[in-house]
Amino acid sequence: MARPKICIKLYLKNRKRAKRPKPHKPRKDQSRLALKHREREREMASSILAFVPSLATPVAGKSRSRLGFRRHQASRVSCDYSCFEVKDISYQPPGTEINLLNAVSFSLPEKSFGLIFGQSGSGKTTLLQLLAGLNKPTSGSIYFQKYSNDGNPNQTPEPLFPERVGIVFQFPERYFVADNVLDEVTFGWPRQKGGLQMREQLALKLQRAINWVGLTGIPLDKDPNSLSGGYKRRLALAIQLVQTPDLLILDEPLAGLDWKARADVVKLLKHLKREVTVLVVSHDLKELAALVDRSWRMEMGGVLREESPAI
Ligand SMILES: Nc1ncnc2c1ncn2[C@@H]1O[C@H](COP(=O)(O)OP(=O)(O)OP(=O)(O)O)[C@@H](O)[C@H]1O
Repeated sequence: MARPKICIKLYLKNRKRAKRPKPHKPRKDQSRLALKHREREREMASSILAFVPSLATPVAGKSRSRLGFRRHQASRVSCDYSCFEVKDISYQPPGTEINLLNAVSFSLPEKSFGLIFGQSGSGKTTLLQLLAGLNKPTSGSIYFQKYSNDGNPNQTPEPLFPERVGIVFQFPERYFVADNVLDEVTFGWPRQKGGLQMREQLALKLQRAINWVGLTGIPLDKDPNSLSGGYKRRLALAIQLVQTPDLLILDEPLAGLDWKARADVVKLLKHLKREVTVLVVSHDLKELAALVDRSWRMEMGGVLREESPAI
């Protein structure tokens, strides 16, 4: 017998409380940060509440993506283009004298695909963690800068708020916490607050994210752990896309996948970069090369240099 599909709106309306996360096995440092990030998704409930009502009453001139996603605050509409910029970031873990990153600077135009590659242990993941706000740089700044078409900045830089960054860690499926797809995607959502209108808007965003990553054929009550490798990655991406991040960070998105799932994820990323600014750390240069707009090599000692991937 075919499994019944859940109506998202009804499900959200009737849902009582999120299920408690399953206990996690102890993992290494990145696992702790991944879980910290998922906890932060819960805290982001208030930011969802802040921006969702404005979707119901569109402001004249407010830009929307091809999928109908709201872009940014109204102030962003006037700019000609926007760049994500990192300037002179250095990082010493608290209580140490070790400099893991040394004056790292780079910029990535809005809705383009950046790739960072380099030797294991050079500091790539450390950089991503700073960009996602999971650790604070010792010095330097991270912001969005708007430019006129003549190449001159036309506004003061806006800081990159951690709640506007989506990050998918290596092997994101290891951090799934729910026993069905819908609970997994809506893990960070407000539970008690908000009226029907807000829930409808959230449901709409969920529907779009699910469509976008091609999860429409999957029943929402399916156990995430029973999905194939490629579908688990799609689910991990959908979780981040619901929040419409200004920057989407992916750490080794192809790691651990078979050739078919890898090709699948590459195709998905190709679509994704039309909608959001994507920054990827990967060793899989050959498969990602066709997507890359800008790329950098991280050298040992945490020094970043612009370089095309040799393939
Ligand atoms: N809190 C910390 N204190 C001291 N050293 C650290 C700390 N965090 C990371 N390191 C060290 O910093 C270096 C860079 O680590 P990082 O994980 O950023 O490298 P990476 O380039 O992402 O490597 P990989 O490709 O293997 O993931 C490593 O030598 C790591 O052991």
